[in-house]
Amino acid sequence: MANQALIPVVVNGAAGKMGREVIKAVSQASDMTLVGAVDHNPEYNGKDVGEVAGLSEPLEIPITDQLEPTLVLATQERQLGVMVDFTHPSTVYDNIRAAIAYGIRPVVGTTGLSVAQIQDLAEFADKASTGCLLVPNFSIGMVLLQEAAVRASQYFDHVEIIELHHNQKADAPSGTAIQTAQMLAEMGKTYNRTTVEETEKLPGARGSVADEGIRIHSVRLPGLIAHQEVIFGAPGQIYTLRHDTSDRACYMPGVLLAIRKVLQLKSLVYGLEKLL
Ligand SMILES: NC(=O)C1=CN([C@@H]2O[C@H](COP(=O)(O)OP(=O)(O)OC[C@H]3O[C@@H](n4cnc5c(N)ncnc54)[C@H](OP(=O)(O)O)[C@@H]3O)[C@@H](O)[C@H]2O)C=CC1
Ligand SMILES: O=C(O)C1=N[C@H](C(=O)O)C[C@H](O)C1
Repeated sequence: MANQALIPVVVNGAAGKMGREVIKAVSQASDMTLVGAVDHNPEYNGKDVGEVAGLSEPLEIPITDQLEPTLVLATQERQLGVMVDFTHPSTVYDNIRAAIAYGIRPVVGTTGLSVAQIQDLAEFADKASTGCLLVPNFSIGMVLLQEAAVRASQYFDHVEIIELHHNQKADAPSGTAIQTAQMLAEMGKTYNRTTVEETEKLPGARGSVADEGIRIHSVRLPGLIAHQEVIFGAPGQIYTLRHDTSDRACYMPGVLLAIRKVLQLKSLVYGLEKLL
């Protein structure tokens, strides 16, 4: 492939658990070129991102803590650029706005954005006619689980979601659990109508209540990566859908697909399922 056809990619959060996987995946993709790696962890500032990601060869790209100058680098390429963001809920909103302001397409895995923030970003992307992808979960297994859950919701009126993650996770509930509950809520029914008066002897014992009565429970433990159960109940039966990750490589086909697809968009799109 001729050099000018390569998609320039900036990875934000490059030294993190997901960022390192993205560095490996992008550097091995024949239609992409890594132009910058950003991370605010001072331990990695100036270090070669290939070495930090565990590649056998350096990529000759030092990690910087300066996002905007790195976005500018991506604007100097002949192809439209993409920023992949796996950082932190506290910074992702500003990162997305900065990328759009520079005409760089955001592909965002970072969770924890509020509904109001997503709405605001959608308007911003719309006005700039710039594609932006927000994907709470890049694994195909989760897309399939969510599809099955939506189908099951036609037949079950009771459902609870349990999400289980490593204990370094900043936000709860997970973005995936929130999205799953939204999908079930959009089916236009109210779930979990109670037949008895419940008392929580310890606040939170019954989890949090999302739209349409759907309950979400969050577990955080070392030893976990990312897992989700959607449990449907009806008299005499339980239907359980479960997804487990054992390696963050599971997200990479979805991330690469999103990088390719975001270039064709002119507005904000939420969810990997919209790309399949
Ligand atoms: N959509 C999906 O499929 C998935 C989404 N995620 C989400 O992605 C996000 C990142 O997850 P994960 O990789 O596990 O987290 P990590 O903490 O391992 O990595 C995040 C990295 O970003 C850095 N960082 C934090 N703030 C900034 C900033 N302002 N600018 C630049 N870098 C910053 C962190 O530095 P420091 O350590 O110093 O804070 C860290 O190196 C989370 O929101 C998580 O929920 C995770 C897996 C899959
Ligand atoms: O923090 C994580 O690890 C994950 N976060 C995303 C979420 O909040 O849904 C996706 C996946 O669950 C892994």
